[in-house]
Amino acid sequence: MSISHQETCDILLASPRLQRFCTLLGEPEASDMLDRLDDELAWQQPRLRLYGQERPIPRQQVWMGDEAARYRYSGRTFTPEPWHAAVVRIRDTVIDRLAGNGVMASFNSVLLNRYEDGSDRMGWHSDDEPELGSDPLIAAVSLGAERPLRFRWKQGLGAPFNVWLPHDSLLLMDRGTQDHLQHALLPRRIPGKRISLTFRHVAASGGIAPTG
Ligand SMILES: O=C(O)CCC(=O)C(=O)O
Ligand SMILES: [Fe+2]
Repeated sequence: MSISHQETCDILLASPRLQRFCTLLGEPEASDMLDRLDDELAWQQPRLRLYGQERPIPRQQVWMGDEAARYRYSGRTFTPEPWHAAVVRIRDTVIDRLAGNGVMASFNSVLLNRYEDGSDRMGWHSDDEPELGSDPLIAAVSLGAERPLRFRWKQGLGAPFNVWLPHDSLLLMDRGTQDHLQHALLPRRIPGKRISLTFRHVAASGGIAPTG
């Protein structure tokens, strides 16, 4: 039996809707994309002031998107990197897959995160900056090492839980998710690099708060 490319991996939460799709691009494209993004993007590791200390963030990142999707940080306005062809291809595949599942989405920017191994990480946050609109929809693509994204309820509505994100998976964090939940990529003893792409829609002259 062949596995349908439209396969839905699972609906993890009905409200707010959190849904994982287990095969986005298929092979060999997914592995090629991992290598291309790793090789061809201008990965950066900005320093952040956190708890009074300036440190490099524990991962690498690239902001990419439409020129209008600018963001402010530390009193400066940054223009995202122009769209890379490989990222456009992934973005459009995400939009198609979501549309095929009844979810209409458009994205004008993406944060790409590169985790060298399990010690690279991202701290607890919600992607709820005002510039992302009142109720953002965020689509996260994972390539490379499988790691869990950990979720916790803001108002203690339930127990924290892990969402394992395999290579070539897509996680839909639908509207409402950022209101009710925080997420983090915690350090784990998991070898291998991972690249994630979190697609968003930033309002013109918007901003993104950095996360430690
Ligand atoms: O790497 C991940 O899967 C999570 C990234 C994330 O939360 C973000 O980019 O806001
Ligand atoms: Fe996030």
